[in-house]
Amino acid sequence: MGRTIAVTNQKGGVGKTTTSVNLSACLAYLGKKVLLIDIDPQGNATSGVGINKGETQHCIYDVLIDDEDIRNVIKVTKVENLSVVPATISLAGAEVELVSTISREVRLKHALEDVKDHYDYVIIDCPPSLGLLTINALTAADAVIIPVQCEFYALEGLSQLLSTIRLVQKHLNQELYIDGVVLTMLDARTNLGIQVIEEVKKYFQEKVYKSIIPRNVRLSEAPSHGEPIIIYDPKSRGAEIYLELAREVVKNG
Ligand SMILES: Nc1ncnc2c1ncn2[C@@H]1O[C@H](COP(=O)(O)OP(=O)(O)OP(=O)(O)O)[C@@H](O)[C@H]1O
Repeated sequence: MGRTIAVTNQKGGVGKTTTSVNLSACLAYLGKKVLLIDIDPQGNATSGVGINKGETQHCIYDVLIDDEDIRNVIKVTKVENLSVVPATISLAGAEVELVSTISREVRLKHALEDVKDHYDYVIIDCPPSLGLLTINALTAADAVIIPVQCEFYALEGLSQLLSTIRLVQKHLNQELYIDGVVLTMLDARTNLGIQVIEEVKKYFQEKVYKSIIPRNVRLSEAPSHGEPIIIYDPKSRGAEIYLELAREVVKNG
């Protein structure tokens, strides 16, 4: 049975999209069948796997708001084993429209019911908020991955995220595991990153993945070429570390 994992943290710019895209591509590289769902109106995961947002007729908005069958929205990417449900700017209005929609918190979960088992992994790239789009991702997921940037305010807002996760569990009487916390953008030139790693490990203990993502220029270049790092520069440190992370995720079940 496929595992659905939401990559979430309401803090902006912590590496959610970079992790969603590259973890998905590395899982696909390991031979897993992967569906990446872009539920962030910025649509960066969509372009990050080479899909032109301007030429996309249907997107996740149509699934969430207009009951479009998700199978009609899925696009095959240039990465073998990796497909994507794209997001376009039309998703920006969805938070407001969802409020007056029936089953507004579980629309993604219902949409995925028929396709989920065709994949080994469904990875959802969440927006930087705790609104209805993120709630839809959390209710559809079996587990979450929380990217935490190695910077001074790393833990800020995480208690809010954890209480939202607990709320979803309680409200829907559903298990939602933290698969792990991934530390991102570690800058090896300063000691600050090491202090943050210690602090995050104290808080999340064994939930912190061993694979710590360094700041890597190739990782920041890859999206502008519409390629995950494993395609753009497979020999880079960025590719190696996301492959290690994918192996950890596979080990977790
Ligand atoms: N390990 C890394 N090395 C270098 N640059 C990185 C790395 N991870 C992310 N970045 C860059 O940092 C910026 C923010 O990353 P990303 O878009 O993945 O964060 P996000 O949490 O998805 O952002 P948002 O909250 O806006 O959705 C991007 O420009 C990305 O290319």
